[in-house]
Amino acid sequence: MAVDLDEIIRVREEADCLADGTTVNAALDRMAAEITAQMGQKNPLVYVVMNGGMILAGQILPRLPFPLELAYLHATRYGHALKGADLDWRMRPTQDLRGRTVLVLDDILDEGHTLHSILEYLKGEGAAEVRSAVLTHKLHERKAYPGMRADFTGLDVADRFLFGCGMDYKGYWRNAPGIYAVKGL
Ligand SMILES: O=P(O)(O)OC[C@H]1O[C@H](OP(=O)(O)OP(=O)(O)O)[C@H](O)[C@@H]1O
Ligand SMILES: Nc1nc2[nH]cnc2c(=O)[nH]1
Repeated sequence: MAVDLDEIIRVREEADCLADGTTVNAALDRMAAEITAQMGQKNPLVYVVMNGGMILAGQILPRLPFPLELAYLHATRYGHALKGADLDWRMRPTQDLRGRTVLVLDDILDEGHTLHSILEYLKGEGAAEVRSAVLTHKLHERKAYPGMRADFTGLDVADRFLFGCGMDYKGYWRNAPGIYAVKGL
């Protein structure tokens, strides 16, 4: 289906900025310090969840001053939709996970089904320790299980449909430098 670029541009112009680039950078600095303190001695294998985790990875990895290996996996449950469905694995991890400490990076923990499935899968593959880091944690009571949180969180955000810093609106604006909420959503 053809994309209405006028709509894409209008959504960006009308959106509410929930966190600007400066705020995101401060959150990244804090997260990086926390991750370094807790994982700096653990030789972790870091998984980026494609596509949304790409921006977090690109911004936080240079802030981590310790040895780590980088890999990616691809799982999606929203596609271009505004509501999540079943998780669609597009690329499962290919590395040997037995005995490894793993850190998973993603842009958002919303209902948490994506992260929960990924973490369970990695444990099932023999990872010794599995941790998670998300740039944003959406505040609501519809989590995969009550009280679910990543081990490391950049920013708590309102229960709205977000884009920017890896999160897309119909495939666009992952490149927006802050966290934005679509007007009316
Ligand atoms: O907590 P949940 O409700 O499960 O949602 C969070 C997931 O949704 C987004 O992925 P999406 O399926 O949109 O794929 P994308 O990474 O390609 O944008 C985001 O990147 C997270 O992986
Ligand atoms: N772009 C985007 N992806 C999501 N995946 C889960 N929640 C969201 C959201 O608010 N925005």
